[in-house]
Formats: sequence, C-alpha cells, structure tokens
Amino acid sequence: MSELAPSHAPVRPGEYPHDRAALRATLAGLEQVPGSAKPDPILTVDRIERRFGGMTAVDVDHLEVQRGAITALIGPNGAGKTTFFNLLTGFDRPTNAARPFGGSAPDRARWSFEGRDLGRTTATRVARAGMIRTFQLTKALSRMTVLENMLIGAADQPGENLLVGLIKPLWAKRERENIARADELLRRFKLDAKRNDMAGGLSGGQKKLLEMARALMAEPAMIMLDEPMAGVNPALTQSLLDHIQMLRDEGTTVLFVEHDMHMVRHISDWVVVMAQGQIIAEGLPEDVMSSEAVVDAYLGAHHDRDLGDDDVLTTGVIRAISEEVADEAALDAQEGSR
Ligand SMILES: Nc1ncnc2c1ncn2[C@@H]1O[C@H](COP(=O)(O)OP(=O)(O)OP(=O)(O)O)[C@@H](O)[C@H]1O
Repeated sequence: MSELAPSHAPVRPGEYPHDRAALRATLAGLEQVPGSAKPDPILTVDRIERRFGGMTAVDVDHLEVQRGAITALIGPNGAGKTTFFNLLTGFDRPTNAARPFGGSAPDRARWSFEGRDLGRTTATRVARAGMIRTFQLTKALSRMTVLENMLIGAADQPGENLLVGLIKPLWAKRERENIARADELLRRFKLDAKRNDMAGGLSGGQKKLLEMARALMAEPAMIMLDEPMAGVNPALTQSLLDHIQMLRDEGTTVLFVEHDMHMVRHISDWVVVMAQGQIIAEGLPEDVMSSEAVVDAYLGAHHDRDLGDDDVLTTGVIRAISEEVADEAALDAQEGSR
C-alpha cells in the first residue's frame, strides 16, 4: 500500500511521488460522498450561494479539493459549474458574500486556498494567491502576439508595478526572466513557431493551449480549466491531455470543468458531479462514472458504451438517481445497524 494511504497525513507538492497510483490509493480510501473530507485540501469551500433573481445557480454546502490531484467538475448544462468557478476566482460575488468585518457568520460564503481566506478578495488577488483560471471561451488577445499574450500572464509583469517600473535595471531583469519563461512554455506547448504571430491567427485548439500556457506564467499552485477540450480538434486533444497530466505530475493541482467524458474518465483522479447548483456526487472516476447512477444518467441503459457526451445527463435524471443512491445507502446503513 502507498506510504500516503494509511495515515492520510498532509502532503506537499514536492513530496508527491509523482506516482498517480499512490495518489489514487490515497483517494480510494476516502468516503465517496458530496463534501467528502480530503487528506490535504488545497481549496476548501463552505456555504457558497449565487442566485440570479429567483433562480439559484450555485448552492454548494461544502467542497474540498485535494492538493496535487486532477479533479473534474462535471454536470449537465446549466448545473452552475462556470458560475461556481467565477465565484471562487473573484469574477462574481456570492449572494451570501461575507461582509467586511462581518466575522464568520455560518450562513456566509467562505472559501480558503492554501489556508488563506479568499472570500472577500478580488480576482487579481485570487490569481496572486496562486489560483489561476482559464475561460470557456478563450480570452487570447487577438491583436497581440503570442509572446505578448504570455507576458500578460506573468504575476510580476513590470507594467503592473509602479515601483518596479521606476527601477529600470530590475525591470529589465524581470522582463528577461519573464521572456525566458514564456519561451520555455511556448516550446513545451509547441507554440514556439508562432511566438511572434498575432494570437488572432491561431486555431481554436492553439488558443486553448496558449491560454493554458499563459496561466502557467504565474506558476500557479492550482489551475482551473473551464472546458479545456471545447473547440479543440482531435489532433491537439492528446497534447492537451498530456499537458494537464504533466502539470499534475509536477505537483500542480488541476480543477477542470468538462463535458468531454472521455477526458474526464481518462485523466481525472477525482470527479465531482454538480446538478442544479449543488454537489450531488463525488468519487473516483471509475466509481462515479461507472456507478449505475451516473452511467444510467448519462447513457440510459447502454452500459457497454464509454461516456461520450452528457446530452442525456439531465438534471432531473441525475437528481432522481442520486436520491435513489442515497436511499440505498440509508437502507444499507439500517441493515448494518441491525
Ligand atoms: N449572469 C447571469 N444572469 C442570469 N443567469 C445566469 C447568469 N450566469 C449564469 N446564469 C444561470 O445560472 C445557471 C448556471 O449557469 P452556468 O453557466 O454556471 O452553468 P454550467 O454548469 O457552467 O453550464 P454549461 O455546462 O452549459 O457551461 C444557468 O441557469 C444560467 O442560465
């Protein structure tokens, strides 16, 4: 058994054996229920709500994201995944946002990253804390070159900091370092030949790669990818998957939203299922996605097919199935206590 598995002792990125099996062994020992406790959560979320008028888009009671793992957030269209991402990264505010100096009222949204409270902070500060996201629709700036796009992603770009801007030699050194890092990432993402091209001329898949590479300029502890496979042609699919797995192997935590179930099944270490704003299931991909509950929800009765898309995953079906699973668990528990 893995060294990590029995104790569930906290682990740091550098300590990961870069061994997916060991990480999975740790995760396999966890309770597969919504809000399940993780041995070493990098992100912990409590009671976050977002309503638009009378509609509740997000209503998450508790979530912990395991450090160093690839966690997939799946769910039908409109489940609240992107809104949840927006809230966590400071691009939107919860309806029950914590009030400044309001203490820690239990009904107020709270989330912390690396133990740091992010509930009252801005998108820029969230990014500086090491939690960087990409968007469903790529935000590559088309009238800038690929390299310029990369430099925007650097956490300490000189233009942002007046003091650094005033100290020219330091400025120049920073810029050289940022360019070196950008070039290294562009090589890694096979975009180096496009370095001086306008980003607007890249294919959809290349823009996705650029967005991911740009997010890595800030050396985030956790990268959040919103539908990284959307619009990517099959030729680039494998490359994207490899990059994401490489990030995990290097100790970066990955949280991604995706409809491509092949991707979810093949690269994620843990899957969180959202429906109607709530987290309704969590677990290992093979358990969550092969569980009769989710397979039925996605595919009807066709258990012999791999999950290809989630068109058939309607909120109603998944909720009905999750209730059924909860009932079964309650029955099991009753039987066990007899
Ligand atoms: N700014 C907004 N104003 C009003 N309603 C919104 C707004 N943003 C999101 N919603 C609604 O909130 C719900 C959740 O949307 P969200 O985009 O978060 O879902 P999603 O799970 O990311 O869906 P998809 O998989 O289709 O991207 C949807 O019903 C959506 O219409």
